[in-house]
Amino acid sequence: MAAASRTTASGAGSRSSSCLLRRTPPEPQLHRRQFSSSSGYFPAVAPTQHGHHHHHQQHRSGASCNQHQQRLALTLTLQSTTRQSSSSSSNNNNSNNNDDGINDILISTEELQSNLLQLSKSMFDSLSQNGYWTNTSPFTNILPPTVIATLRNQAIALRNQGRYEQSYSESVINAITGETVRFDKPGVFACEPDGADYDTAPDMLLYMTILLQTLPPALNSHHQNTMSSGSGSGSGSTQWTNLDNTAFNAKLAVTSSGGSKYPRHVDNVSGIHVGSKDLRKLTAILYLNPSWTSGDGGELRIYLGVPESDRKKIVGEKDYKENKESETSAFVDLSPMGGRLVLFYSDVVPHEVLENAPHATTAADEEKLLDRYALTIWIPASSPVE
Ligand SMILES: O=C(O)CCC(=O)C(=O)O
Ligand SMILES: [Fe+2]
Repeated sequence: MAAASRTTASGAGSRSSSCLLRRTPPEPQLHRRQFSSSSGYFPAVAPTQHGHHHHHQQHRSGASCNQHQQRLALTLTLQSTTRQSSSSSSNNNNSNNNDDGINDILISTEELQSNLLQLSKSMFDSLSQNGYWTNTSPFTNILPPTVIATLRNQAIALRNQGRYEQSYSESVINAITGETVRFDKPGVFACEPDGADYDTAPDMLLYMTILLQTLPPALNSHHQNTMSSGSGSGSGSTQWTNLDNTAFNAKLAVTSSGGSKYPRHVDNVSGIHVGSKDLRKLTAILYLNPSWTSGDGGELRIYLGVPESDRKKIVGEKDYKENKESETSAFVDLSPMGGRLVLFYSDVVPHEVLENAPHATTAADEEKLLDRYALTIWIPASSPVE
């Protein structure tokens, strides 16, 4: 990347100074090129479509999560930096994408923060009660449609830079030797946005930063209040687990039209146990599909109240689909409409993505519109408690 020829949104020429999100410096495996070439993109734990291989599924996402988890180094001057950058960016000599104003920050930090805070009590209640939460149509209470459209454009800009890679799962086919086999997820491509993408996707990085800065403490404090007001924990179906906001995982994924999907899975199969390599607790998915309409498919199907014994079958020993009790389990289908945010417990909630735009023609324009963009942030538990 020609970092030197770019002017960053903060006006500094250097790439690192533009990073709102920084990775811990001394970990060489966190360098993007190495990451991109060596790792699959989670959820690598998704059962593969090849049923006979799905047992002994390697908890690859756990391992790769642990290794590639990003550390959040929020600049204390986040707000003033972004304010500055949006007012000064018109003076920038950007060699990159500036025709469509892609480097102008559109997100209002204050608005997003206050929206999240206002919704956080309902998020906490719904998560505690049902294991998931989502906003509802018209999906404008988190980010306005203009911002969603911009985020999609930034996702496309990253794609045009070649940042995405084929998404795949890996299964252990020989438990003794640990031999693995790789299964591509046809039509699914993903990347892990990080601070170095700020030049291309400033609003995306800002959204990630604000969400991580705001949500975990807000949700934790609702739990604290519940405890001290005497209503206690465990009143809902799932006990609350405090969230950490110093580390996270992120994935920006595009699911192509023509029937691409994610098989049913649980994101964090290992659970939040002591010694677990994967501490991901909360999955937060923001959809970037402003023109989605019913009939386009690609819904996120969330299974509700699936007992642990059945969840185990999803990722291993038995084909989940053959399990009668599980089949009768209730589910909700959530459209991937632009501006929709879905939260659910990463270690508890089975889900899948239904076929995206299965009947799309191959016309390039149509495919582009029907590409399904989703930005996922995984927030870890602050400590293993279960
Ligand atoms: O894009 C979605 O709606 C869900 C994707 C998903 O399940 C995952 O990335 O683990
Ligand atoms: Fe998932």
